[in-house]
Amino acid sequence: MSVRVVARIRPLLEKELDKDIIVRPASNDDGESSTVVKIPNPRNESEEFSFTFNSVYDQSTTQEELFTAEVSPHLKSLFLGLDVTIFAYGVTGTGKTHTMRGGLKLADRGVIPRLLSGVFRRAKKIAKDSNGDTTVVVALSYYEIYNDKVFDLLEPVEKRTPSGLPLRAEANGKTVVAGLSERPCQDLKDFEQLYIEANTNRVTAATKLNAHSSRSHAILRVKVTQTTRDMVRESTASAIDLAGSEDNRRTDNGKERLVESAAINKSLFVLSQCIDAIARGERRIPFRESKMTRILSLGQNNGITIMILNLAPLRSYHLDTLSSLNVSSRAKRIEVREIENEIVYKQPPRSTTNSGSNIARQPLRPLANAHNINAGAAAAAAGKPVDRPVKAFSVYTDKAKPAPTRPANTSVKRSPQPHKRPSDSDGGSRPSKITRPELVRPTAVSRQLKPSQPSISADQIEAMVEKKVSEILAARTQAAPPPPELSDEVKRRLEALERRIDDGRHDDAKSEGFRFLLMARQHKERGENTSALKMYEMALPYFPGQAKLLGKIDKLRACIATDQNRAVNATEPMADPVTRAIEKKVKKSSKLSEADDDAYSVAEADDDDDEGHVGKTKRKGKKSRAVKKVSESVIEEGPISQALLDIINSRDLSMIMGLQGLGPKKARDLVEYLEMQSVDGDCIETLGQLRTIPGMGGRTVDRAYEGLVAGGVC
Ligand SMILES: Nc1ncnc2c1ncn2[C@@H]1O[C@H](COP(=O)(O)OP(=O)(O)OP(=O)(O)O)[C@@H](O)[C@H]1O
Repeated sequence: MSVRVVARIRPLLEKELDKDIIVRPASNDDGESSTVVKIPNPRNESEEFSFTFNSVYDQSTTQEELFTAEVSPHLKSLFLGLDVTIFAYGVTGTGKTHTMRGGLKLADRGVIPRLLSGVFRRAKKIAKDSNGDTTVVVALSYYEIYNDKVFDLLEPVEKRTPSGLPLRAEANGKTVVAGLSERPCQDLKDFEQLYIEANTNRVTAATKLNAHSSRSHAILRVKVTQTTRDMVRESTASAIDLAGSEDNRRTDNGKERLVESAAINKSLFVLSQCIDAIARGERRIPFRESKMTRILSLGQNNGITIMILNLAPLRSYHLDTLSSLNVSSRAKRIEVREIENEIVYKQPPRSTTNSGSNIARQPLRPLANAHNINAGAAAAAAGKPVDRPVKAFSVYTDKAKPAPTRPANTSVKRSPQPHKRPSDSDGGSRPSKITRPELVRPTAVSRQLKPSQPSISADQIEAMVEKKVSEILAARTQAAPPPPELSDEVKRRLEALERRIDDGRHDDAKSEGFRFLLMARQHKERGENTSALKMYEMALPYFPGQAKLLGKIDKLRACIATDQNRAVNATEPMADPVTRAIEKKVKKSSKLSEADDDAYSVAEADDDDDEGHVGKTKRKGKKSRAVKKVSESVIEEGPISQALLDIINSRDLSMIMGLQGLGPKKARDLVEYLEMQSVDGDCIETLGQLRTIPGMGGRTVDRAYEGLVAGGVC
């Protein structure tokens, strides 16, 4: 199914005049419903442009009508296990916050409070209809992306670190915010209290175009967990209120607002580039160029996506409105896979008396590329040799536990007898996803447990431990220094590897191997050495005996072992079993990041091409980089650079298109970006600045420069 794109035209505000209205809804050919937005051509008023959407809502549309038509029908899907994403997009002052949040009066409530109301109502009904057999737990996280940094809105502003919270790519392909808090929410009253308070933490300010302008993108995630006996189904509704694009020739923004505005405009520009690239079927989508696009992952996430395009009907918004109509009409072409999240069958909780283990208990999680789960399982079932790791779920078992007589109820639906990868039992761990206390029910094992404090049940101990662990980990993530930013060089290499995977020139097996290498490299760059090790190990069967790869694996193993020893030695004696359990879990979960701080220098030094078989020596690599540095600094100044900058700053499309390496698309994107980013007269002053513009990059700038040299400019 494609992204559903609907347009909403806001009514006139005080002081706005009827005569200035230029945006009108129109009916489609059958004349039944409005699906078209009409707007005059700014160059020729007698001509009109028409943009078709899935639905168009005019100025008289109430909050209730919009919700009932566009959001309410998807509540059912949410409870069937599909993720639902609703986001509001549009120029500043067009009604995004009004649509998503709305006012306090009942009739004014926007999509978000109505969504929560629907979720709680449905949850109650499900519990009632199942006679309590199914329980539904709702939990919220709420955060904002301000100046491309992520801040938790459920935490007080004083707790923020300047660098914000880091993003992390999960093995299942989703991007998550590390260290984000999550609050259980019992009912609508609970939600309202949380939400109203959290909104006071969001950055808003008065601009000339909107008295309460959102200066950040706000993302509310509503996690719904349904548990029926040992089956757990989890799905998430995300409601996103994007900040609006701003034309700074109209805002009169001061310095601080301009910085915010540049960040907002840049992220929205990247979003439009992503939409363009997806709509054109390009392989490389520039998600990584902004946090907002990484999180939104348009077309990457499964489920249902609804884009609400907010429009102001006025002439003063003419060009901005045209631009957002253009972007959103292309978004309709984005396909989203309507796939439900997997049902996961609970594992019985481990006995806390099993203290010999130092291996983290891990949740079930589907792998990012789980497309060959069935193929591998089928091959194994047919007695064929399975020479590649079968990808089912990464279930990391506790080594010290007796060999598994897996209880009948502990399995994953799609893979009744999952094959273990060789690395499954090697004791490595991945960053732990915090298990949910309310999901852990008493089992035979936990009931046999003799608690040291007779008044506390094993369940309660488990719940306390989980709670404490999540608190400590969240605090650590916030206190920890931000993960090292990837250098441009590393990013380029990762992208090259990605392109290599994508270009389909390799046979399936090799591509699969490259994919593992890419993931390994990404984990390593983020400092997650244990996960990186696993990925390298999984790549090994595709590059058997490859010396460099074996070397990397050995090096990582040594780093991890050193750090584990250090962590064990540093352990303080603990007072009681609960505290001991907490300490053990925290240590397990945070082992990776701590280990990696120390190991990072090793990983950094390891700068060979990741493909193993490419025989570039380290010295050679260093030398070529050194040469590049010199050449960059040489071309940074001088008449040719100035000539290049003059052409760029002219914003003259035909001149820019004349530069080597800049086709019409790149040139148009560049001019559009310059127009959006700057107040009149602002210029790009150095080639360094030029290289940071999305879509330009070092290579493009170098080619444009070389073209001028070859053409004998100056
Ligand atoms: N459908 C509507 N009915 C009544 N008032 C509306 C409607 N849509 C928007 N408004 C009003 O228009 C003004 C601007 O709306 P809002 O703050 O929601 O814009 P926004 O797109 O979120 O802007 P920004 O991007 O700057 O945050 C507010 O006063 C809001 O109450």
